[in-house]
Formats: sequence, C-alpha cells, structure tokens
Amino acid sequence: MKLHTDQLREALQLYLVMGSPNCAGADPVEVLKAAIDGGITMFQYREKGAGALTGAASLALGAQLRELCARHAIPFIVNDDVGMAEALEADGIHVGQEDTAAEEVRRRFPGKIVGISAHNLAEAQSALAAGADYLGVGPMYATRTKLDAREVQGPEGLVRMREGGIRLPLVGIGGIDAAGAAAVLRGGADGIAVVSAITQARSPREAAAELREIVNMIK
Ligand SMILES: Cc1ncc(COP(=O)(O)OP(=O)(O)O)c(N)n1
Ligand SMILES: Cc1ncsc1CCOP(=O)(O)O
Ligand SMILES: [Mg+2]
Repeated sequence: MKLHTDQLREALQLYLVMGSPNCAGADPVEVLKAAIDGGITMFQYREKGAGALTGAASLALGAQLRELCARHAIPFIVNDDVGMAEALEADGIHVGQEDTAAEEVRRRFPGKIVGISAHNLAEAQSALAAGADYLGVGPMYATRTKLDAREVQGPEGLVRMREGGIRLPLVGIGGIDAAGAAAVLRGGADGIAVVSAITQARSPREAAAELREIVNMIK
C-alpha cells in the first residue's frame, strides 16, 4: 500500500520499530500483536543488534510480522535491507545516512514508502531532494537501543526543520516514552517512533495504548 501524504502523516502517529533483540526474550510476534491491540499505526522490522537473527531465520520472522501487519492494515516497513523489503513485499523501507541511497531504493523498489533518517536541516533538505516520503528525526532523547546513535538533538531539532521550511511528514525517534512524547509532537512531528517504550514495557499493549492516548490528545 502506497499512502497519500495525509494518510502517511496519520500512519506515522505511533510507529513501532522493533526486532527480536528488543523483546527481552519475549516472542516478537506476541509483542507486535499486543502493540497492535494497544493502537500502533505503523511498524518497522529492524532486526539489528546483539543476538539479531540473520539469513533465513530473520526472513522467517519478518514474514510472520509482515502477515500480522497485513491482517490489521498496519503499514509494514523494513529497515535498511532492500532485498528483504522486496522478499517480504513490504510497504516501504527506512534508510539512514549510511545506508543504500534513496535513489537506488526507489529504482529497486518503485512505488513504495521511503523513509530517511535526518539529523539536521541540511540532511532533511537532501533527503527531500532525494525523494523521501517521510523523515525519521532523532535522537530526540538519550537512547540505549541504538549504540551508534548520533548526538541528542531534542524536540528543538524538529522545530529547526519546520522553521527551515521542511513540510514533509516527520517522525521523532530516540528515547521517547510517555513522559517525552508530547514535546516531540508539539515540536512539529506528525508522530513518534518508539522501540523500548513498548517492547520493554511490562505490558506492551498498555504502553502502546498510553502513547496512543497522548498522540490522540495532541493530534
Ligand atoms: C523511523 C526511523 N527513524 C530513524 C531510524 C534510524 O535509521 P538509521 O539511522 O539508518 O539507523 P538504524 O535504525 O539502521 O540503526 C529508523 N530506523 N527509523
Ligand atoms: C533506531 C533509532 N534511531 C535513532 S534512535 C533509535 C533507537 C530508538 O529506540 P528507543 O525508542 O528504545 O530509544
Ligand atoms: Mg539504517
């Protein structure tokens, strides 16, 4: 499914990013089911970090998560790996500054959602020129999930992009939990992308529902 800009803004409202290393031993399929019950609006399969599955095992988990998203009409995005996105018939792909160039992604994966990470206004402008559909902006706050994350920019990073004329759908990412979500949305984000606030919660369903309530209050 390729979404129009307004549909994409809506889909980005509560964006779960996750792979098996984020689930603290719980079954990622069960974590995703609970998060969907709680009200997530978009999902990114990011099988990365210590203990991450590789090859056929990663693809097999991706296929289960993809199927679950399809059943609930949740857009399914693959992190980094264009081949996996093709194999899983994903709705899109998210690439960072060090990943496959957006132009190459578009060529290999036409008609799909392309998200690009941007850490400042200059990167946001180049991502826009390269044809991004949305930008992932962060880290908003300190994160323990991505060890090679760039310097924290806070919600002010979003404000700078909006003031610099970036109108593209934006999602904040990095260390966002129920306490920090509102500032990110008020800074100009269309949504929040979270990993640990949902996957490491005692109840991923309740954590997602609480974040969704905050989004609904502000959007
Ligand atoms: C929604 C969203 N925003 C940013 C990122 C980070 O992407 P990247 O900088 O390529 O880092 P990795 O996730 O690949 O480690 C993201 N994945 N999703
Ligand atoms: C993938 C990614 N990109 C920037 S920060 C981050 C990790 C966010 O994880 P958490 O929500 O647990 O801080
Ligand atoms: Mg990447």
